[in-house]
Amino acid sequence: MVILEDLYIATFSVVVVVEALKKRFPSFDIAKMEVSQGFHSSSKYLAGGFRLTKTELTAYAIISFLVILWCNYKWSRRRFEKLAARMTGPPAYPIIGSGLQFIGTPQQVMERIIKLYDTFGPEPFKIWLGTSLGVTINKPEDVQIVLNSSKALAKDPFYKFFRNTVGEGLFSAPVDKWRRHRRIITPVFNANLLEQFFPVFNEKNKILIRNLKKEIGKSEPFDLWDYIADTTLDIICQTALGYNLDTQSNSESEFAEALTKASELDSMRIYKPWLYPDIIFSIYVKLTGLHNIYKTLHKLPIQVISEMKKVYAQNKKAKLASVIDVSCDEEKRLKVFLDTLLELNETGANFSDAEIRDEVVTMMIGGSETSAITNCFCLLMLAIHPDIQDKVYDEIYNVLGDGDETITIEDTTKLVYLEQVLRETLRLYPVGPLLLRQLQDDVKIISGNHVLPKGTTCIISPMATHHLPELYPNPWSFNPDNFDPENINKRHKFSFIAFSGGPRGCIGSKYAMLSMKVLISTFLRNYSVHTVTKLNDIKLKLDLLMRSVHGYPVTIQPRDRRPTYKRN
Ligand code: HEM
Repeated sequence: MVILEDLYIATFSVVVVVEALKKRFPSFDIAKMEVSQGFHSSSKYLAGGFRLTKTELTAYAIISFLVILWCNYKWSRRRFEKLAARMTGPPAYPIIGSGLQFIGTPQQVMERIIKLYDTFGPEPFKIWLGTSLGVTINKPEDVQIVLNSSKALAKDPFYKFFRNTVGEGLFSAPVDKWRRHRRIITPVFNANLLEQFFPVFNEKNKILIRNLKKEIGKSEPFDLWDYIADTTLDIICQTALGYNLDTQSNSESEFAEALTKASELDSMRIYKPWLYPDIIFSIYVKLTGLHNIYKTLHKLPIQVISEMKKVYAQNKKAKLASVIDVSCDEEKRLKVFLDTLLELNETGANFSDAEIRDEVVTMMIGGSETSAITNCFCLLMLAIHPDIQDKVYDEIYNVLGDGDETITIEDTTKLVYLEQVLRETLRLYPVGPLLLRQLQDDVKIISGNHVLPKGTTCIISPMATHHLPELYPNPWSFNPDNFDPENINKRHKFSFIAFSGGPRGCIGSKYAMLSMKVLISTFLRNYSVHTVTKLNDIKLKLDLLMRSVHGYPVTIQPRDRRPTYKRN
């Protein structure tokens, strides 16, 4: 049908050109058109017994050329348009597509996205992203097909906006590079490495508890973000780079400031389509001096990598053990993510300095704010639901007792209810509410038996899937029982996709769950958390990640280290 329409439009356009010629030259007959012998010498050309000026001939040639281009363009897009004709979706306009839906404040954008899914979901629907076809993939069966497909590993071109910040690290790397790096890096995130990070988790959480003391007993709420964002950043900086950033003690860190500004700059670009072309964006950041943000952001990792490389070279010479010592005071140092990359290089991984920098910065950015937001939402949920907080606290008490011993990796496996609470938090508030994959070949999904043509952008929305009432009854309420073993078994595996899924899912999901369990359990062992905020008061916004518009306002009280059931 769509192809017929295109043919009709193309024929119609040619007829219009011919009719225009006829009108201009009543004696015009296309069959009798002849090329003048004096083409180069005269300004008038003979065609079928009438004369054309040079300008007219050029104009008609341009029009015909444009018509051909347009026909060719429509022909190359016929499969997208055919599929789009079978789907509902928001209104779309030439060039900008449905772009108007995504212009507004971060809060308005989030509200519109939720409304779009309410109106058109859960069946796949179309969203024209400029001139590219986006199709939403909402049901777990379809999500599984797309996320597991080897033809859906490429990120949408839109991810190139992050390259100024994270370069071509795993998150934004083109498929070939991603494949090579992911194969090498995946085994690094094993239990051994994660266990080594526990002293860091515990040390940074101890500082968090100390810093929070000044909020004890205050009736005025404070924003959890102000404490937790620094903690997760320090943790990731120490475990990825081996560098003690210490923003928890000193908030004036050049790196932390550059990180915040780079995220703001990247998200600002998303909402300003005129900054989409790389060349315009680089001129814009040069003229405004903002390019220095990226330079500052990369300064620290580049410096640490170069120092570590020197140490590696020295140690290689001296044939020292693989766990190396770089500190001045001869203290033994933890093996961190960067050590592992450098070790891999020794055994043939062949990462360039820029590649190492990109991977380290990707981990730092991918791991800090994501965990901070989830920790904040989780504590806010526990403050809103004191009965659930009591249950979590009692579990922590039963596992850790009333002493001061720090938590171990074995302890975390016993905190099963806390795990349910964290998953429910990520279900309700997935920090990455939209994931975009561009198909490298056709993929068939179950819904509507649609074949999604090569080049389609699959819009996977953890936010939408996590709020399907057929998967999660009362999807906007907070109910950790959604993740008890019985309910998990009843649902499709891809009903929970906060960490995405398939071969290109989050590489740090285990790290994230462990570090969040340590933070929440340490927090709750020391403080109870309270709020006057109601679940319905929470408004969401979307910049690069999804956050709460009004922050995470709570008050805290010290714990008496007794289980709640023994209190009365
Ligand atoms: C609550 C915490 C976290 C959440 C919810 C989360 C979520 C996600 C999601 C949804 C993706 C896929 C993004 C996309 O396809 O657009 C992703 C990818 C990624 N995440 Fe996480 N993440 C978390 C923590 C972490 C941590 C702690 C690290 C590192 C230590 C990390 C490193 C990465 C990397 C490197 C990728 C890219 C993977 C690839 O393309 O191969 N994330 N994450």
